[in-house]
Amino acid sequence: KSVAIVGCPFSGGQTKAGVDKGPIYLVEAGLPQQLADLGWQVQFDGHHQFEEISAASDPPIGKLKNPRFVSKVCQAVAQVVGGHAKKGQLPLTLGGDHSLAMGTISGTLDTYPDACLVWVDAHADINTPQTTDSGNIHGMPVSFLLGLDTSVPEFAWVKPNLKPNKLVYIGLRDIDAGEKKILRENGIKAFSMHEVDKWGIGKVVEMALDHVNPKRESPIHLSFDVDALDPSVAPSTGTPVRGGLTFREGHYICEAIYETGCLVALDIMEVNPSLADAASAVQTVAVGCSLARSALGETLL
Ligand SMILES: N[C@@H](CC/C=C/[B-](O)(O)O)C(=O)O
Ligand SMILES: [Mn+2]
Ligand SMILES: [Mn+2]
Ligand SMILES: [Mn+2]
Repeated sequence: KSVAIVGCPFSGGQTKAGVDKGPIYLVEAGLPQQLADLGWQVQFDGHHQFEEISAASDPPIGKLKNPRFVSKVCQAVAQVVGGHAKKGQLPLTLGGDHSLAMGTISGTLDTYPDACLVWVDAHADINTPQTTDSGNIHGMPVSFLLGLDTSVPEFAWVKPNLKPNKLVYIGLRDIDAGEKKILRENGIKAFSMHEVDKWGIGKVVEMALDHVNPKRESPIHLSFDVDALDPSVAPSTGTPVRGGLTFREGHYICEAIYETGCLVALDIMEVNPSLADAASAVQTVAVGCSLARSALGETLL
């Protein structure tokens, strides 16, 4: 079994500096060796160098910030992730902000058309160019993947291969009004922190997988935004929201998905080591590495 680490030092989907350092810190913390110690054949051919598009030549389109840069980078990431997946490797994308998921999931769906998507996040990241308030594209990848809005030509390359019934959220607790409407209108299944409290993480993961992968036969793409975790667990991230998943709840999701044997792609996103004090950065990076290990087979016993 082979994992390809796709280091994506990219921050164009949001406005806080430092999230592009996430992959560098995760690799520096020893993640490749940690995965090799789990028995994985590890391919890491260095972090991807994305050719910059200057702000001067990338003015906003409507509210969207850095639209051409985000689009170009995500298109490249889709090729890279799809390439690894087609070679039978498990692409492990290290962000970088969550707009990258437009690329990673495009790559996965191109390779595994019947894949389902488990999106672990405090946020739904499903704003359209019309509903976004911030214009930060890290709050929009899911809307593009669903094909909800095709009004921006720069994103015409994103194929609407994600179906609403193949998507499930865990950890939601900070959803914009426009996103709530989209979730309702599209009948998208979401387990917010309320459901996690009500049922417990074990039941939530079981219900989430029953929804998108009832026979546990579809490939799974797990896109994990570390801000799904409580800020006390993962403080160094761009959009922290209180009342999040505990360290164990986050790891249980990863462990349970690994146990299905269906995982084909993983994203660990939004680690921003420059946002807080050094100790918080180290803690958040360590949690990112630990989540990846759990999703790739590390067990407690
Ligand atoms: N909904 C907000 C927050 C987006 C959060 C993105 B994240 O989940 O990738 O951190 C927005 O649209 O700006
Ligand atoms: Mn590569
Ligand atoms: Mn996100
Ligand atoms: Mn988030």
